[in-house]
Amino acid sequence: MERRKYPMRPEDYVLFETIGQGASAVVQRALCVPHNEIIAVKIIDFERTGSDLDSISREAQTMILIDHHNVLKSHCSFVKDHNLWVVMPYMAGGSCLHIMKSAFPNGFEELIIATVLKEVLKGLEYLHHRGHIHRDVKAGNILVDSKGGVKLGDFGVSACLFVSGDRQRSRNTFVGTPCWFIYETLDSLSAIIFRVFILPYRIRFFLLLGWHLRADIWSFGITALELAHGHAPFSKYPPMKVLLMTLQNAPPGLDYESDKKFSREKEENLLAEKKMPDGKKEEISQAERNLLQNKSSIFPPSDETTYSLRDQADGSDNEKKGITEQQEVMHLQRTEMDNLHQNCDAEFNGQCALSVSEKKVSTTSELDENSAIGSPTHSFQEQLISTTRSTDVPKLSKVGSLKQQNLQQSIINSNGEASQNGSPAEIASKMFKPAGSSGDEFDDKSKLPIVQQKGHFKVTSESIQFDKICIRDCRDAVTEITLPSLFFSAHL
Ligand SMILES: Nc1ncnc2c1ncn2[C@@H]1O[C@H](COP(=O)(O)OP(=O)(O)OP(=O)(O)O)[C@@H](O)[C@H]1O
Repeated sequence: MERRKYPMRPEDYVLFETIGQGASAVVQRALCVPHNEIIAVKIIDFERTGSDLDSISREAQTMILIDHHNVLKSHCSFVKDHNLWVVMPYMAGGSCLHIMKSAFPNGFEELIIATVLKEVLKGLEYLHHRGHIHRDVKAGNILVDSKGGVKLGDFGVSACLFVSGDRQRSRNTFVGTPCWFIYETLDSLSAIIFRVFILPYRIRFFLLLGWHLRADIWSFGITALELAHGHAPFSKYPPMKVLLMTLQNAPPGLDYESDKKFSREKEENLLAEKKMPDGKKEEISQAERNLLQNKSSIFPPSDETTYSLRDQADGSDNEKKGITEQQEVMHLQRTEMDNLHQNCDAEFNGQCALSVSEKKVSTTSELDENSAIGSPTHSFQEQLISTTRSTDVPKLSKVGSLKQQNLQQSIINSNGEASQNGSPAEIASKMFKPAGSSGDEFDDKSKLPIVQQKGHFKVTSESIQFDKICIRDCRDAVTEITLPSLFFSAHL
């Protein structure tokens, strides 16, 4: 189907009320006169953000190419005075943050959370597969249309502002809840440490790449908690304290008394797995292996890998060799990582890591174009998503998908007349059942500083061991990549 062309002249749009205001832009509802269609226009003042117009325009073009029902695309963009106008579909339901604020102050019910997150994951998967990183996943950027469709908004131009640092500056560095973008912050700090200690370039390359990708997964976990509680973890504390708490404390999770209302899928599934007949288990692990084998086929498998795959194909008993199924999967992933390292070596040999800019390594699309490591990088992203899948997220999603049709149907029915002018509150009250009362215990749970390692961080208030984090992070990327989804899945 041919794409509808949207006019690129300001006079073809009639601006109505402001529907949102972010750090870098104002969003207004508007009428596209030639199409007689209500749309939203994001007006970015690039003088205020101090951003480079070229890079913003380039990113705006990327937004136009987006073609996924869970990622908000832009119809077109153009410059007016010192503003960039980005024309987007109008999301009449507003953001999940708005909906929560107006109708669900204590967060959504599990089913709604699962439904929303499943859609967000699909959007993220789409972006990651194309080498993009969203960088700002949060309830405020999960938008709902008049039919209950969920889209991940604020991608593209906004991500570009993040990359250039302008957005964080315009946010006064820590306006909002840094918990979402803790990785971004650590990223900047680690970049400084790299420069000081001059780590081997491939470690740095790999860390930066993985780090950026993981930022989305971390934010995804934080967003899950935000949807569950009505606010993000530590949201009542000042930004710097949040930063320290995030480093020192165990990863936030669903561990309040009121969180008992959420099902403990992890345990249930583990139990179910224990009871699962052997044949079924084998079927599942075979599927996992096939997936990994496909990915690994990008590289010639190492001898060891071939050996264990052959064993598996022959139906021999891995346990006899002391290799559990999980170890084997990890082993395959590690082999792939090693190959990635080698490819990085070949590609970047002789280039000092210091010259590899953060931006360059963060956008894998650029790498895809310029180097032979495009495929491995891509594969790494697939792993990231599949690792997320292999934890509880899909199980959670499954719950969502069971009733999603009904939910969406009821949303559509109840919104049959939903005018595009409906307020988020009106639309929300039609869309979602009240969450019921749940004691809103704020995030003042003060967990003890981690002395023993939990999650990524081994940090005390006196000494932040970034070098250890960095190296460990790089070497154990496969095992640790699941952290945010793990803490998320461990509780949902
Ligand atoms: N296409 C859209 N349709 C309807 N509402 C929208 C649309 N795009 C954005 N909004 C609303 O405008 C608000 C502001 O969006 P914007 O992307 O500028 O800022 P933000 O992401 O909330 O803030 P920041 O830029 O600080 O991250 C969103 O939270 C959302 O409620």
